Amino acid sequence: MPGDPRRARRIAETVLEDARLVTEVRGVLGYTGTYRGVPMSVLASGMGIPSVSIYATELFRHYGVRRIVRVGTAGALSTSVALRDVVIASAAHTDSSVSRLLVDGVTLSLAASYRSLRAAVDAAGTVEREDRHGPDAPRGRAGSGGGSGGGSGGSERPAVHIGPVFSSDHFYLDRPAVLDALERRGTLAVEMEAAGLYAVAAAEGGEALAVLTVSDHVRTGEALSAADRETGFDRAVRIAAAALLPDG
Ligand SMILES: O=P(O)(O)O[C@H]1O[C@H](CO)[C@@H](O)[C@H]1O
Ligand SMILES: O=c1cc[nH]c(=O)[nH]1
Repeated sequence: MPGDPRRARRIAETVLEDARLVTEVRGVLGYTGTYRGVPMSVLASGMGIPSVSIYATELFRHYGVRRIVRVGTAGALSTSVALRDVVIASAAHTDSSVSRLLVDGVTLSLAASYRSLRAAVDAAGTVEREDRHGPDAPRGRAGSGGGSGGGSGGSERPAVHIGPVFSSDHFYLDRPAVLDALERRGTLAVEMEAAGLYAVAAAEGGEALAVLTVSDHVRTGEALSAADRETGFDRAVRIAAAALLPDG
């Protein structure tokens, strides 16, 4: 699930096999096909928690979907995270009411599904090896970048970080103190959907994960060009598609 319908089309055209368009209601493109022989679909989520929550609920509840991976963009919060890096969101803090309203009197922890998270970390290691040595390279240490807040270590290759993100209900609201406090607590990046997706997956008994490409840096103001966004994004899609495959 990317946010942007054009990215859904790009994923259908470049990653899925035998993809066919199954919906374009409201301009939100959805395609169904296969990936390495496994049924897989791509549907845009639109922007924000309300939008992704509607689509994810219907996919889990009415379309037999078992696993959803959001492949989105995010703004880096931590100075250890650079443009083009990938952030695998192990958990999502939010200022949305979803964490407070779903269970009376409780602030829910909104976390990725462990199976999907583990599969994505393994897939990130494979993608890193393939990029470095080609598809037939021998297996080495799983994962790359690794660990909450793991940096790129001076490598030119984009790093993969695993840790919490902030799913904000606000794109333009300027709240530096909130971002500072979140960064001090290990939050890697800010985006707008992961917490909603994790809340829906928990309620519907599905699996969910977000694999995010860093498109801009909240601290430095740097941003990828539109062309760079598309190329950088492909790495996250490869990790996400591999994470969706059944175990073994
Ligand atoms: O690139 P996508 O997946 O849309 O993700 C990010 O971009 C949008 C804001 O520009 C929000 O949806 C945010 O989460
Ligand atoms: O939601 C988002 C996405 C990218 N960059 C941001 O700062 N926020």
